[in-house]
Amino acid sequence: MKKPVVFLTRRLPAAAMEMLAAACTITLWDDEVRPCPREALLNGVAEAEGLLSLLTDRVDDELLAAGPHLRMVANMAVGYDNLDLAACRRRGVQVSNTPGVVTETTADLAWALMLAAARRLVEGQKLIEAGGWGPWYPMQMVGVDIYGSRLGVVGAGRIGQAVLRRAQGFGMALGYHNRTPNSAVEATTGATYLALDELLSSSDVVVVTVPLSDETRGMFGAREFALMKPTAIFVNVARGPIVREAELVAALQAGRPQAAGIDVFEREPIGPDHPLLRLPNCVAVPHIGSATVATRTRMATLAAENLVAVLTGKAAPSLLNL
Ligand SMILES: NC(=O)c1ccc[n+]([C@@H]2O[C@H](COP(=O)([O-])OP(=O)(O)OC[C@H]3O[C@@H](n4cnc5c(N)ncnc54)[C@H](O)[C@@H]3O)[C@@H](O)[C@H]2O)c1
Ligand SMILES: O=C(O)[C@H](O)CO
Repeated sequence: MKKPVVFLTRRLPAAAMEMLAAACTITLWDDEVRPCPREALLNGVAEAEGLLSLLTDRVDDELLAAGPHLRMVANMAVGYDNLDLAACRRRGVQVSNTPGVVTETTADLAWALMLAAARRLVEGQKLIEAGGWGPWYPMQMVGVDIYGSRLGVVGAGRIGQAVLRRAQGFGMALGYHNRTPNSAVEATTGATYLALDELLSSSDVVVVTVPLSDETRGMFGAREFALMKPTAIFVNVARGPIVREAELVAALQAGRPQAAGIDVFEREPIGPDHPLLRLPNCVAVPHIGSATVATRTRMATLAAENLVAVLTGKAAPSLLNL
């Protein structure tokens, strides 16, 4: 039987490539680092029945029109704001993401950013590198305590709950905000539901883990930062456009919140001149929430599994639509 043609916008870890090669004819943008240019993507899907996309690939009407044989788009990310689900539905194209496999790794990064921002880790290293470390004095490089403080998670889904679970060892009081209260979250984490403004004004640490949608775009701006405690730590591991970045810069310059840990940006990648990088109270990393060998490999194999399943008429593990 003829194998279905699939287009991959990047070479994937070997386990995923092997799984795909066994069931499909692979065509790909074979560059490990540079994203697949739009033109190459539109050409790439011309004969393809399946597409394996990354979060840097926009899947919209134009792309679907360029791929008239497409039956399945497997996104290698849990977030799927790069996909126009309605357009896929209209054209009968199935879509999947990679939920669950990124959860613990991304929650680890939220904690790494929280601790790094609260205890000024990057600033401290830069101080030493610049030869600025003088003799010990009482208020040298003082930060804020995480142990015993109050954590507020906005978006208590898979990652948000994993962030809350980690707080048990830190003796924290826990709050969460979701569209609606969730008794299961409360039972497993001990967190209390709070309206957004209440969470912002009462938390010592605010961690954002909502998906990017029409509802959450620009959810955090000057008003929300002004509600936070002056000593608050703000962490975003969700998506950049959830935060009005210029307003975050102004808020950090004014010292409220006191510090931030940021993994995701309005427009990625950012360059060395980005204003957040000029602020000593911002720890910024390049969208590495899920970046461990094990997790990126699991994401790739789950995406491959979804793609192969739909193209061979089997049940896919994590379909999003239809
Ligand atoms: N930085 C990274 O590398 C990285 C890694 C993985 C995921 N992410 C991002 O994290 C997001 C969350 O992933 P997840 O697996 O936890 O998803 P999830 O669907 O399990 O959880 C999202 C939660 O947000 C809530 N929510 C949605 N809209 C809301 C709103 N307007 N107000 C309040 N709550 C709202 C949902 O009810 C849900 O509980 C992804 O969509 C992705 O964008 C980033
Ligand atoms: O949505 C996701 O999965 C991340 O942004 C990349 O892991």
